[in-house]
This record gives sequence, C-alpha cells and structure tokens, in this order.
Amino acid sequence: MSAILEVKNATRSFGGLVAVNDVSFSVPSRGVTAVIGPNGAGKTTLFNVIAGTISANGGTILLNGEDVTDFKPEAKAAKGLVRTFQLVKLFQDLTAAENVKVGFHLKTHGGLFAALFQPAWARAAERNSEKTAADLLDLVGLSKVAQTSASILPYGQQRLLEIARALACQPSILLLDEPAAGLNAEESERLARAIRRIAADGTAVLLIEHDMKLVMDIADDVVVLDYGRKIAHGTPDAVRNDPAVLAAYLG
Ligand SMILES: Nc1ncnc2c1ncn2[C@@H]1O[C@H](COP(=O)(O)OP(=O)(O)OP(=O)(O)O)[C@@H](O)[C@H]1O
Repeated sequence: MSAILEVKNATRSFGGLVAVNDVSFSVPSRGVTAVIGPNGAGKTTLFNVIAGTISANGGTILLNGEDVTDFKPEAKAAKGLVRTFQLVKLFQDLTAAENVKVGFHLKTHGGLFAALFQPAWARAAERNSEKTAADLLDLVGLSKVAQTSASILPYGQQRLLEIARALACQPSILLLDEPAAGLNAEESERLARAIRRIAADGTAVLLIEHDMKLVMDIADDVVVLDYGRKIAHGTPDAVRNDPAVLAAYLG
C-alpha cells in the first residue's frame, strides 16, 4: 500500500538532549498507526515535528511524496495533514454543528468571516456545509447534540467534536494527540468506534496515546519509541510480544 506520510531520519534536540533520534517510519494511506512509548520517549516532540509546530534538526517529512519538512502547520493542513491538540480548542459559544462548519469554512469557503457572519455569497456553500457537518457529527456519534452549545458538552464529547471539526478540513491524514486523555471507559469506546469509522472512510489516522487498551484495539500498526529512538514497529500483537518493548516498559 502506498504511504501517505514518510518520516525519514527525523531528529530533534533540546540542548544536549536528543528527544527524537534518527526516527524513520511510513504511514500507509489507509488505517490507524499509533505511536507509543514510555514517558519522555519523544512522542510529543515527534508529533510536533511531523505537524510542523516545531522544526526538526535533521531528517525529512514527505507527505504524499512531497517534501514538507519545512512547511508551517497551516501549509501542511492545506496539503491534507491536520492535527488535533491534547487540549480542546473549540469555539465555546458556538453549537457543535457550528464548530464543525467553522472547520469546513476554514478549508474552503472564505475563512472564518464567512463561517461566522454568512454574507449572501456564502449561503450556497452554507447548504453544503450543513450536510457535511451533519455527516461528520454522525461519524463521531454526536448527532444528538448538534444544536448544543460546545461549552456545555461533557469533556469526552468536546474531544469527539474537535475530531469532527478537524475532519471538516478534509484531511488525508489526521493526527490525534492523546485522544483518549481524560475520557471515561464509555467515552473511550465511543472514540475507538469513531476512529475506526474515520479510517474505514479512507482517512489515514496517526495517533499518540497512553491508553494501551485503545491502541491495541484500534491500531493496525504500532511504532514504539524509547529515549527518542524507534525500538519497534509492527502489528499490535508483534509489538506487545517484542522483548525490547517489554524491557522499555518494565525498565
Ligand atoms: N521544549 C523542550 N525543551 C526541553 N526539553 C524538552 C522540550 N520538549 C520536550 N523535552 C524533553 O524531550 C524528551 C521527550 O519529550 P516528549 O514530550 O516528546 O516525550 P513524550 O514521549 O511525549 O512524553 P510523555 O509521554 O510524558 O508526554 C523529554 O526528556 C522532555 O523532557
């Protein structure tokens, strides 16, 4: 299968500490890839390098074969690589549906102004975005709260909403930063279902996650980091039984 994302020899240091050390792997254009590793392994740094939030000291990031190593996050998003953050950043005063529509407008129709104030020229696009928003809310299981203000949604639903909004940007690869953090068991289940559906719909998903059960349930491929280096890459079963991985987690 062709790769949507190729990380080649990515390296990032902070002072004398090499947080990400010569890491290479490919993300297939379909399915769910997870990056795991003990605390301080370099997961967040690697994610930030991929998303463009911080620059790499070395290595190359290819998106659909194109070198995007030095692209800013917005430029990467325009090329189809979209991320969510560990902390939810929703428009609290807007409804769930409106939040998703903002994501849609940011990508396509006149930006935030059109999304919020809807001048006449934006109304045709509006009808499309209405349908898209409804579809995306359905995908993450939030149809029932479409007209509810984001600020009063439970935390778990806010996180799902953030994913729906990211999908409104029509990514070819979606980066999720610890999507299960702070979720209860039922919300995690719902999240797992949503991620599987997103992947089944043809969007590649790359996530970092501490919740091992979630990773083992939903990932097709797992990349394991330890002290900045990649120590394993394979199916959940292969990684689970890998001596180097067991040693890293026990040590
Ligand atoms: N801005 C920074 N300045 C200095 N050191 C940093 C910075 N960001 C990360 N580090 C260090 O780089 C290493 C990797 O950190 P990183 O946050 O990427 O790991 P992580 O695997 O995401 O950890 P966790 O699971 O605890 O979130 C750690 O030793 C961390 O202290």
